Amino acid sequence: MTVGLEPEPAAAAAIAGDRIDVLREFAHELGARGEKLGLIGPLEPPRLWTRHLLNSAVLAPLVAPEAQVADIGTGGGMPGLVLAIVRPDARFRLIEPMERRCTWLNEQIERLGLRNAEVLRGRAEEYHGAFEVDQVTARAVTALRKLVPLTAPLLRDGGEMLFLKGTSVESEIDAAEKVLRKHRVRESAVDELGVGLLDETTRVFRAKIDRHG
Ligand SMILES: C[S@@+](CC[C@H](N)C(=O)[O-])C[C@H]1O[C@@H](n2cnc3c(N)ncnc32)[C@H](O)[C@@H]1O
Repeated sequence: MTVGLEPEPAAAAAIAGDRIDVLREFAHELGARGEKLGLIGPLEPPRLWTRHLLNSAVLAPLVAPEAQVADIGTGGGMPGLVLAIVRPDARFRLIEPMERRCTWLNEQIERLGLRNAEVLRGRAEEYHGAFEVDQVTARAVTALRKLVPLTAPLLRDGGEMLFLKGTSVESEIDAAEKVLRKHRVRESAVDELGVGLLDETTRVFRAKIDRHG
């Protein structure tokens, strides 16, 4: 076991199902190399499972069957790479501008044998008009009022935003009121994920695009 890495919580196997071995392998790599590569801070290895891996993996049930997903600002792999591990039926485009992070993500895709993930180097806005996906995900990239204009053009009509957010989500929604209207974001809701499974639950902003509504 990597020194200083959080022991695997009991809920990990329940959340990752039959993909737990692959998630463990990724946990080991990120725990061993993530800090040195600047992917996670020095305080993160002792809380890698709860704060990062499971915090991302609990989003998996909200990914639609065989969905095309774009994860914005994947960084070290959260949540897009973790979701690609636990949801092999869905296809993930991991959009990340920083070259070193893209190299890391490509290495992990290769090592873990993931055939459902590809890295697109660049900023989300560079891909506007290039394709449309069913769902977009993001964690810790920017506030909702900036995230919506970055991601809405990547979604098909009826497509869904799934953003992991902290306790500030309600005030972010208030501050984003205008852009939510402008980008025809409908049915927005905040769900709490991991209840009964994780000590630290996580919040997700969910909403759909309705261009003709
Ligand atoms: C704080 S890190 C979060 C990384 C990861 N999502 C996580 O939760 O650990 C923010 C990431 O977003 C990326 N980023 C910033 N602006 C972006 C944009 N316009 N499009 C795509 N990625 C962006 C950065 O390069 C960085 O890797």
